[in-house]
Amino acid sequence: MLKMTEEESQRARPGAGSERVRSVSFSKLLSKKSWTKRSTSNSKEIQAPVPVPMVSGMGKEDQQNNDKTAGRFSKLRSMFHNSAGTLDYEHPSDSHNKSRYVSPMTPVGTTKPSPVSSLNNPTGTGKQKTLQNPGHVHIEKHYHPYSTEDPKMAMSPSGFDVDEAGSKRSSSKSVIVGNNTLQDYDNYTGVEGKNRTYFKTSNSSSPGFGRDKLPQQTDQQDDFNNAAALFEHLSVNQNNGSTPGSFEQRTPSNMSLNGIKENEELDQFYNATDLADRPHSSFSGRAQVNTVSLGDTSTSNMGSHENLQPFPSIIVGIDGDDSPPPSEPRQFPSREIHSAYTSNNSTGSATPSPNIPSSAGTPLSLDKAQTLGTPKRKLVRAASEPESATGNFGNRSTSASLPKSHYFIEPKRSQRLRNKSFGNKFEDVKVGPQSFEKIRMLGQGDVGKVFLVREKETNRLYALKVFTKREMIKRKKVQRILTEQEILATSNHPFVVTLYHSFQTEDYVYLCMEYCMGGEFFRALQTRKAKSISEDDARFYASEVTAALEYLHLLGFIYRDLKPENILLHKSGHIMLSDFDLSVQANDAAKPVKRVATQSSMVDTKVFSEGFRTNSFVGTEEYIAPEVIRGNGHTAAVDWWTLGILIYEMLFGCTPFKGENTNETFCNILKNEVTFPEHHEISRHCKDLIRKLLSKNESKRLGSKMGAADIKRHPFFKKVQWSFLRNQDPPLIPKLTDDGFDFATYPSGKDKNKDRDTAVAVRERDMFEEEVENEEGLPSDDPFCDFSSMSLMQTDNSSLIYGDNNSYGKISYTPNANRSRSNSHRGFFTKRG
Ligand SMILES: Nc1ncnc2c1ncn2[C@@H]1O[C@H](COP(=O)(O)OP(=O)(O)OP(=O)(O)O)[C@@H](O)[C@H]1O
Repeated sequence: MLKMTEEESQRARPGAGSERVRSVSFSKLLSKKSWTKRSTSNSKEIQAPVPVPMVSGMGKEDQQNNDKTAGRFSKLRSMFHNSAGTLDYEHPSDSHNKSRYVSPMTPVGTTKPSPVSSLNNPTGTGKQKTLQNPGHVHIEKHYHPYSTEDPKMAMSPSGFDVDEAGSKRSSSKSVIVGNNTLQDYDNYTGVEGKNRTYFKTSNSSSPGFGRDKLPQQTDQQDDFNNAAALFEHLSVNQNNGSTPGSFEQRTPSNMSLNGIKENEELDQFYNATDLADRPHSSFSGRAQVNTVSLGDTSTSNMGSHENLQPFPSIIVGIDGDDSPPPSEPRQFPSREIHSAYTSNNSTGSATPSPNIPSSAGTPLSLDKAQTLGTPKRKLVRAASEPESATGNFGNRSTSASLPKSHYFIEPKRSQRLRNKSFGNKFEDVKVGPQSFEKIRMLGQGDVGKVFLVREKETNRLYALKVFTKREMIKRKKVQRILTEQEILATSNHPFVVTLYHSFQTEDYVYLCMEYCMGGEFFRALQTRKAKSISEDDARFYASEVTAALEYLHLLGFIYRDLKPENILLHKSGHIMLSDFDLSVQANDAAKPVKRVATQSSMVDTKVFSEGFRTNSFVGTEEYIAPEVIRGNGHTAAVDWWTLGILIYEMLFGCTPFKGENTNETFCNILKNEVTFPEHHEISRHCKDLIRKLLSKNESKRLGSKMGAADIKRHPFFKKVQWSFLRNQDPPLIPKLTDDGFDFATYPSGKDKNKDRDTAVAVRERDMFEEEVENEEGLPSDDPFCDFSSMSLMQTDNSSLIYGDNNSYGKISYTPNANRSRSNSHRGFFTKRG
């Protein structure tokens, strides 16, 4: 298992060093194993419906929306507060910047944890701190039994999904998934959760936030207990008249056409928990969920919230990640391979064990990927298979050393992707894991580890994102990877990270992308005074982001997770959007209505997702749009909302609606109008833009008429030369710091006789050499059969070269002295004249 020390974690990212707590994207939390083991359930009481008070200043519509929201929250809470184990939380690092981000709560201790005790006993001492309810706005005030008046809500899986565990951002709430139980009760029911991590934050980048601190689950029964206990505490209205069948119903908006059945996990949970056998057997899908005890009878007075935390530490998202189990098992790429597997399966069973380790540990040493472990399943190349099936990736010399007995999945380009518009941009894959040498870890997100690698043959640097298949299957993230691959492969834009190769082995899936040596824009912001930048600089980044979103919308993609953490900085200082696993393709949008923008250069991007609504709960707490919280479905307009938040954060160093906890943040998002700090004056146009982007009514929001064209026409961007964005000088230029690592100069091997930094560097490299125990096979129906192994036909590869002295290591951001006089249309021509 790859573990990083705090120091190493710090160093794992360019620019590391500034304290940061990353924010977590909500749906990514879904699949996290965060449910704590339920010991005994003592919180069975079902509370009477709580009246929903009107909040002053609310109109009827607001109240209705709040009611819906409350219903969602209530369900979440009821799903969460259902056990009475013990759980303490430890702030991962007291050194985190708490003024901006509340440190995530991480459970500590080895006992079967439950958030409940800490919720009810919020006065932890010493290191073990319990969740504090700051006593601000409580969404519980608006809780009410699920209303059947709103059939959409009654059906909407969104009604179940919110909570928090401290996200990366804001409480940096490493918002943890509450519904991993859901995943455990899907077609992999019975999965043994070996070394399962609860409250596994996806925040490797937060020092002291390490996964190794988290309690581990080793009891296979826990999954069942979790779900059972969870279910027992779901208070359901037995008289709501709906039927279990209604739970199956799904509005078309629930299902994105890129195959992500947004709310699958939830359904699977209820299916899997065997509703009929449960105490509340009349539970009917999105049935009414009354308020539920938080595990302590003393909390039964729902009007008293002093000790309650409505979203204690779990986000129960709605954003199912995967398709349902295929009705017919899908075959491996080659039937011959598949049959070879089944006949060679050392278990002697044609059906592999459903046991899937919660984590397969460290991604393979790239050099050893083809030889590690002793897999129970070997893909034996059938005589008819082309040579490529044995891992001979073209005529690259690196592939020549591949042993015949390897475990590569047949490198193939899936027909699905071949038929796409970008199909002829790619060719059969030319590389494999053995083609690369790891240099260091760049970051670890929720679903993948990203490594800086050097391609041995070309000496070029890439960012290689590695996913563990078993983990992805277990957490139902397969479709997310396919989506990410598809979006990356489809895109060809200067502000969207380039995908060069994608390939897979038996155990891992790899996306080889352009390396953005500037790291996350978030880091760059953190290094600025007051963590903010000038209005002019903000305009620069906002315009590049707008251009990138415009492009994505044109392709029919809704990005859905804009935040500084997902904006990477190219070596040049220009932005690159990355991390598309929350994106969705609106390809079931209504037929575009032709509209002509008033300016010829303005394209109506809204038409490409016209009529498309999706209902998942995705995003990052402080960036989530009101309509997402309300659960009424959302459109591409969510991206314009997030742009508004981003601009605000760039200018003021904080987001506009951040509360003390998720609950309060969501209340603020729904209720508060954006306000601007007085001490920091910004222009009238800038305020106007932010206000219009942060319109709570999505149909009135800037961008809702013609998409990006609306934004580009706003006076704030008046001077922006949209066609020349790439030629403008960026405000900040990433530079390797003097004390940054230059791996090229470090000796290879296990030379420990080095100074401290060198030792860290060598250790980092060494630990990638660890072998992964290959305990289990994968299911015989290959969920990754749609993953396309392919390489970009490179005509112009602008990837950085290894050894290029400033291409990797510890980064600082230097203000660009040329910028003030360079970013005008005239300046562009003068400069190059
Ligand atoms: N192309 C790249 N160049 C440089 N660094 C990168 C690149 N891609 C990813 N990273 C780093 O790796 C981190 C994790 O990557 P990414 O966000 O894509 O993974 P994820 O599992 O989807 O994470 P998240 O939970 O943030 O969505 C990023 O935050 C960034 O710091």
